[in-house]
Amino acid sequence: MNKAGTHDIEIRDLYKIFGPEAGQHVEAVKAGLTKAELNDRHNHVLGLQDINLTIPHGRITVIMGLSGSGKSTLIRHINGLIQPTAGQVLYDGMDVVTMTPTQLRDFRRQKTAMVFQKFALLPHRTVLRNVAYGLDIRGMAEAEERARHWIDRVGLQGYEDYYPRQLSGGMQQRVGLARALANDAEILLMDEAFSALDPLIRMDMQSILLELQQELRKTIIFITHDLDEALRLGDKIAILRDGAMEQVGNGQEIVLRPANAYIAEFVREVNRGRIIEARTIATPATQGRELPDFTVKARSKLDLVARRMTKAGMSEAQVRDGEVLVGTIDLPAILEAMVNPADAASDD
Ligand SMILES: Nc1ncnc2c1ncn2[C@@H]1O[C@H](COP(=O)(O)OP(=O)(O)OP(=O)(O)O)[C@@H](O)[C@H]1O
Repeated sequence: MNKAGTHDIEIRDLYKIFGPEAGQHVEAVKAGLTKAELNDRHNHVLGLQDINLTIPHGRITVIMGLSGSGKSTLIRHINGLIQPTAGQVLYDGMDVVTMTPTQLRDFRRQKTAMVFQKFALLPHRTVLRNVAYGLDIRGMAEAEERARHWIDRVGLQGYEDYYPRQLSGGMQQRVGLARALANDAEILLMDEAFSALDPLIRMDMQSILLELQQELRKTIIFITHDLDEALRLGDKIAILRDGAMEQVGNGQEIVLRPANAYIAEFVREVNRGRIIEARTIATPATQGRELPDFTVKARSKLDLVARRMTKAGMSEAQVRDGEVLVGTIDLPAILEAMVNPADAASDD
């Protein structure tokens, strides 16, 4: 049972096997039968295995992995579109897996909203009517007013009477986002929502989402196969491979302490200076030693810290979280942290 009132989503011991006799193979998978073996010997597909994940309320959790790793299968368990072969999906003391059809319908309608990669807009409805759609079917009196509010919030004011085909991909996805937000659902499921967009538009959408989230504090589950997107958006990142969870952590943990060679390879090309924060590499200030005459913020990223320090001609700085002294930092340590150890080793 998850803690009452927290509204975290807890995925427990989840297994999904595709095939007519799925249930008969769970024990063998638990005992170590691999995806390839299950396929070869029994012609069943192992979708997910041994998934345990807490999706915290009010945060962005990114589920990342390559094609076929099980991302879509996992997200569909959260709103009960797929039944697991074994396991639980707990929310507010209920298990989505064992909900009655009525409970499940209410849960989906009231608690969840989806944003799709292909936008899934209704072509014969205007932007306004697309955003108001979910509210219209619920017969909500202030549907239009609320839709206009969200159209404004995603920066589409003036486009209310346009049809989807008259909009660029990025604008269509803003409509998709506004529609999901208009539903006022606590849980937002975003399946490769920005993957079809050009890189710059994609970054724009990420910024819009982050900005809105500052205020909305939704429980967002965001699927992507793009590590940069995962690192930019995710408060928490869960990496899947062949249906198994390889590592769960925040961006810094994953970049600095990859759990295995697979993840290490994945994060190898990452721009570490944009991910690692000053507080992560600050060393405790030595008692009695004078503090440097320059201060940086604990949560500033190393590339910005390095730039500020260089500009100011300082090689050392205090790291402060508000008033609290976290420690000190110097330029050699920053440069050291910005270089991937694997690359450093190959150049020694
Ligand atoms: N209905 C199904 N029947 C059989 N196998 C399935 C079914 N749905 C998914 N799978 C298999 O489960 C595994 C995980 O698929 P899933 O679509 O969840 O991966 P994904 O990470 O979302 O991939 P993509 O990024 O390509 O969408 C794959 O091996 C896939 O072939």
